[in-house]
This record gives sequence, structure tokens and C-alpha cells, in this order.
Amino acid sequence: MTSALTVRTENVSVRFAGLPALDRLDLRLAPGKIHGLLGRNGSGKSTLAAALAGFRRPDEGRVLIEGGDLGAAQEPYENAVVTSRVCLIRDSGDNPAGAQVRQAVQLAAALRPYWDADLAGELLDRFELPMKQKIQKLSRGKKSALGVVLGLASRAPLTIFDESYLGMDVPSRNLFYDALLADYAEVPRTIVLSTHLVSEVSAMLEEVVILDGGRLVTQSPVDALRGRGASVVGPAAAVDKFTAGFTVLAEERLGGTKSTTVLGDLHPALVADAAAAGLEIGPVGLQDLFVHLTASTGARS
Ligand SMILES: Nc1ncnc2c1ncn2[C@@H]1O[C@H](COP(=O)(O)OP(=O)(O)OP(=O)(O)O)[C@@H](O)[C@H]1O
Repeated sequence: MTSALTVRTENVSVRFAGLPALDRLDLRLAPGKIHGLLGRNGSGKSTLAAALAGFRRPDEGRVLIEGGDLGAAQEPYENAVVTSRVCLIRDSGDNPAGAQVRQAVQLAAALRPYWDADLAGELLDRFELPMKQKIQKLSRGKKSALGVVLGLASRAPLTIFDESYLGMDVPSRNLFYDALLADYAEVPRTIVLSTHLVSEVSAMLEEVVILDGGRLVTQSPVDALRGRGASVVGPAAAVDKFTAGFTVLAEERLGGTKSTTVLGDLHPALVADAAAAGLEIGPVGLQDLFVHLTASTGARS
């Protein structure tokens, strides 16, 4: 049975030509949860994913993987016991040149101790991936789908999808999200989803890590993050009056109705005032918070 792994990074820095891609990162990813790794282009998501999977050794600091059948903390770099249990699916595919789908599947089956052949077969059918097809002749979206199949069927105790959806159309992405949730419910493990399609995946995430410029902006359970703000919906004039004085993250207007997303804690008395004024208060959208937290001001919290 798969057992979820815990991930820690201690003061991890990675530099390219002297410039930091990751800058003194301290993180702890709790086991058995779906973590969103969010950040704008170039924020360091892929570099972090590669360091977690042992593809790259940090220039400073340590990545530590522990728990499950690994027990005490170990570094993943050049550590076959750890890396067989950590599956990183990258957009690039990482498949042998000239290989057929069948060979990629056989390779994953040989390398992955928790490989589930039935699940692989079922997903290959659902994504319409023929075994005999040469991988390099697959369309962009189908290559991504193959990565998704290999990642899910590996049932690795730490599975990282680094923007694995690239090129996949909306129905295929939905198929991926549905398959991920269904299989995660059956076999809980630690999942990291690196993405900038925040609104699309937000309902699946339990924890969020936001990077900006290689630094940690925030790490938080999704619910706590959503509690950092609120959406206020109702007649435009009443919404404007109520939200005056708050930091506004987003506004949307439809006829006389307006929805304004604000930052800040709405204490119960304020919520009661809003209800009395005919306003509806809801949670803030993760996408709005993400845009705010990674705005070019470099705000950190
Ligand atoms: N192999 C490399 N050589 C030089 N610089 C690199 C290399 N890989 C990444 N970088 C730099 O490190 C920084 C972080 O890149 P990274 O790919 O980790 O970001 P990302 O958040 O995954 O971006 P994206 O969302 O665009 O994929 C960027 O400034 C990038 O240019």
C-alpha cells in the first residue's frame, strides 16, 4: 500500500549563473494532502519541483523526504530508494527518444514500486493513447496525457505534476482532474500540482505554496488563505459604500449588481451590517488572492 511522504526544505537556494531561482526556501509539505505550487512565470516552481524529486541538488540548504516506508528523513539527490517513491511529471515528458507508449509504460512499471497496471490500462484507454504509438509522434496534448497517466498509475507516495496539463484541451484537463481526485481518494498520497491555472485547480487544493521571484510568499491551508478576504455582492451603490476603506482586489459589475473582492478580516458585526444592507458575503477567490500576492510590488507575508 502506498504511504504518503512528508517533504521539507531547509534554507534551499538554487542559482543559475549567480542569479537565484530559489532563494532560502523553508517549506514543509504535510503528508497525504494535495498541495498547489503556485507562482507566475519564472517564479521557481519547476526548479523547486526538480529539487524535490532529486533531479537537482540545491546550491545551499537541504531537501528532506521522510515518513511512509522511508522512515527517517533522507535527501532525494542520487538516492534511488527515495527517487523510486517520488514521481515528477514534467511538461518535457522525460521519455526515452524514439520510444513507444508501451515502452514508457514498461519503464515506469519497472521503476515504480507502487505501479498499478490496471489503472494505467484504464487511463490509457480514457485518454485514447495507443500502446504502439511512437511518443514523439503524439500531439502536444497527448504527450501531456501520457505524463498524467504515468504519474497517476505510479501511485508514488510523493507525486509532483509540474504544469503537466500543457497542450491538453479543457475536456482532457477535466479528465485529469477527475482521475486525480478519484485515485487520490482511493490511495491517499502527497500530491504537488504546480500550475498557474489557479482558478481551474483551486477546488482540488488543500494547501497552497505561493512563490514569487524564487522566494516563499506564503504557505497556507486554502481555507485560511480564503479567510484573508471576502467577496461582497449586491446593489452596486451598497457594495461601494460597504467596501470603501478596504483594499480592493477585484471588481465585477453586471447591470446594477456588483461583486467586489476585498482584502481584510470581516468580523461578525461587519457581516451582520452587510446582511442588513442586503449584501451577500462570500469567500475570496484563490485566483484574486494569487494575483494580489504576486503583484510586482514584491509583497511578502
Ligand atoms: N536551466 C536553467 N538555466 C538558466 N536559468 C534557468 C534554468 N532553469 C530555470 N532558470 C531560471 O530560474 C528561474 C526560475 O525558473 P523556473 O523554470 O523554476 O520557474 P517557473 O515558475 O517554473 O516558471 P514557468 O511558470 O514559466 O514554467 C527563472 O528566472 C529561469 O529563467
